[in-house]
Amino acid sequence: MPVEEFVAGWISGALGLVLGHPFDTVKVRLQTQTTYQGIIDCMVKTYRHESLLGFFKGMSFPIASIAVVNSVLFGVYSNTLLALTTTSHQERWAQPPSYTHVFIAGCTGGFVQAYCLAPFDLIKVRLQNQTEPRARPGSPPPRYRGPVHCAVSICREDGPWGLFRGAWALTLRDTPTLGIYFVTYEWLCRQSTPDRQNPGAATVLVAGGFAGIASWAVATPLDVIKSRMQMGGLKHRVYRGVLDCMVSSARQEGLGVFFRGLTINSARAFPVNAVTFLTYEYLLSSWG
Ligand SMILES: C[N+](C)(C)CCCC[C@H](N)C(=O)O
Repeated sequence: MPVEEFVAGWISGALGLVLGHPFDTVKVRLQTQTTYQGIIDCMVKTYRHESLLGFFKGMSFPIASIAVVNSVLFGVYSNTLLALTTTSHQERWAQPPSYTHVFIAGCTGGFVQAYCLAPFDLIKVRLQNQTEPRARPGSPPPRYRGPVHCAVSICREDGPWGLFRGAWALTLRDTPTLGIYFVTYEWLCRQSTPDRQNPGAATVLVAGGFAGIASWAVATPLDVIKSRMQMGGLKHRVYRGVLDCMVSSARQEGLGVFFRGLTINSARAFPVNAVTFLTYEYLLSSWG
């Protein structure tokens, strides 16, 4: 099993993540809180209340963890493709796999990574939703002091399975949309590159960016549901399941609720995924 693909996935994920985290915080807040009028309002309030640091809440943890998850995604994707087509990464542009194979490998990668991502994503969302300013004397302390404290508190309150709250919604979100992610990337690269040649850096950046936007556009409705289920039991009610969360959110807030965070998700997705794919392709080709 080629290990470089996992390592390249890890490094490229970490770089993409730092770039995208401020967008991600605004997104999570817009999706789960009703105090903001829009992206700008949320940014201004976060800045005024919590300074620039507010945008980077909960980032140290994803850096270590979500980067590992990206490594699982790219590693499983690439190895599934290898099993389906028997062409290694080096030969993949010369002997392109079919889009069906790319889609199946992407869905497999998405499915496996969703379970690795679930506990980390839950902790990230809970920390991002703590809007209290940094410790000020006299103000009540936030519920969670940091990622480890958050994980321990969740285990204590809900048992270890509590860490997988929202995992099913996450799997539903990620399995098909990561298939779409890799198909879009492959398709755009092949469209703008002469037959059987490796795509150039600019092509990889643009194709990666649009692959991110396309997959997030489809993923956003389930992303909203996922975030809400993860917040269940805190400021939010506990939902009985994905369907219950969908129906009651739509009933209370209208169908528009499923598109909350779409603009910001797309704005974040372009740079994050452009950098992720460029780093990934670059590392793999420089390792031969
Ligand atoms: C499939 N879905 C769109 C949900 C996620 C795609 C993940 C890609 C990248 N790690 C990122 O954070 O943008």
